[in-house]
Amino acid sequence: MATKRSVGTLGEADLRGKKVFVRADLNVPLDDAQKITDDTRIRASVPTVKFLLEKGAKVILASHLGRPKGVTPKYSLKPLVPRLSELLGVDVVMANDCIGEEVEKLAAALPEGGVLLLENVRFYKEEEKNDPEFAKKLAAVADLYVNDAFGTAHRAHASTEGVTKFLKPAVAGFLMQKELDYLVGAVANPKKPFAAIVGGSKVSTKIGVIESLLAKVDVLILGGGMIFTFYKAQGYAVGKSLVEEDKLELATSLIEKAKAKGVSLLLPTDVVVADKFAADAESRTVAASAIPDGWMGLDVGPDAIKTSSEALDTCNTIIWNGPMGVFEFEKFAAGTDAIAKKLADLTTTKGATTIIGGGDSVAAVEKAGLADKMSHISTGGGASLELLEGKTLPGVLALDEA
Ligand SMILES: Nc1ncnc2c1ncn2[C@@H]1O[C@H](COP(=O)(O)OP(=O)(O)OP(=O)(O)O)[C@@H](O)[C@H]1O
Ligand SMILES: O=C(O)[C@H](O)COP(=O)(O)O
Repeated sequence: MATKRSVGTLGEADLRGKKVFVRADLNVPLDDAQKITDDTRIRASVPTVKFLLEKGAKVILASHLGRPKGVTPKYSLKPLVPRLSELLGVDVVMANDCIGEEVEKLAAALPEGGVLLLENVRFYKEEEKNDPEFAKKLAAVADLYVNDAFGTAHRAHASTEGVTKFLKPAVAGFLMQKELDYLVGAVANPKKPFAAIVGGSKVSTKIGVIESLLAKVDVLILGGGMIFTFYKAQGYAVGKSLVEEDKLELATSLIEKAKAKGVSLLLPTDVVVADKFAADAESRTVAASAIPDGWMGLDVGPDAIKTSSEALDTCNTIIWNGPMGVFEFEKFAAGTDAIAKKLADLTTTKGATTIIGGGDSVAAVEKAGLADKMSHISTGGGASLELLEGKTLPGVLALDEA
């Protein structure tokens, strides 16, 4: 599991007066009133920018927001300025564009310790096309490049990949480095025993992760909607539960692979079933082998929670990706909540390394108010998944070698 060699980082270079192009992932959720509903990614980007400001650099900050098709006011980065200014302790200047004359003027006028936030790079289709001319224009205003946008590192876009061809040195920011340390470093050299918990809706989206982790872990706990494909493959009736009929053979082969590798694979022995997919559904707990006709499994049961908790108690490194059940419905959140509490407890009382791999599992940990108790919470959904699959991220590959 690797994303290549170690990348160059912000060292002791003389940064005073230098214009630094910082690509961050400020793709935060905004409500209808353009209010930020979760500022995690902004806060995560602060240490790198603050470090540069303290060194007397001039920071030109770039990001995408959403998936706009052309210039779309709804996807402007302007609503982020007050929060960024507050967190950085400087008045952030906002440009109306990300390239061009106005940007050049504002960049030239930046004082040491000043920050210029560029407008959404995805307002240009050239960004996602990784257009070299566009990348060159982005690069033109700065002296060096720092990529701290881990959440977008799986995209080979102009501001994450192309720009490095025109701006040297090109190094990783602190957030990028931390994500790689945990999602590559800790996973490649775990304190054993090492457990992975993989949930989420479908086997098909997690095959790569499961296969890759099978080569590393001692314990693999499965949960979420994917378990019903495994049950069906073993000949159980699964009622109306989520099943991927074309993945039955794959499920059997994953069970065999686990056996061959000596990995203890834990499939839940009981499940919480519902009469419909709804928050107010009628529910009951049944054995995994006794799902009634017409019912669907929406969470793991209490026996499964107990068994996985006991297995996790023995582990020193745990990585978690994907919820155990439909945690968005209170009634079916117990399995996911139990894992979140267990990992928080193991981190704080026993010093276990706990890594939450992005996406919905992070949302679940945050909902439970346990985010600050984990060793590492990834700011990347797709990017963390790709890393755990052992893929190389273009945004990382493009950076200078350490
Ligand atoms: N038993 C189940 N039946 C149906 N859906 C389920 C079940 N268990 C969990 N889910 C759903 O799976 C979804 C999360 O699946 P997904 O594969 O996207 O997970 P993730 O890896 O955390 O997310 P991401 O891919 O964004 O990182 C949740 O919305 C949850 O409600
Ligand atoms: O939210 C994310 O996962 C990143 O910001 C990447 O966004 P994208 O999936 O639109 O490229």
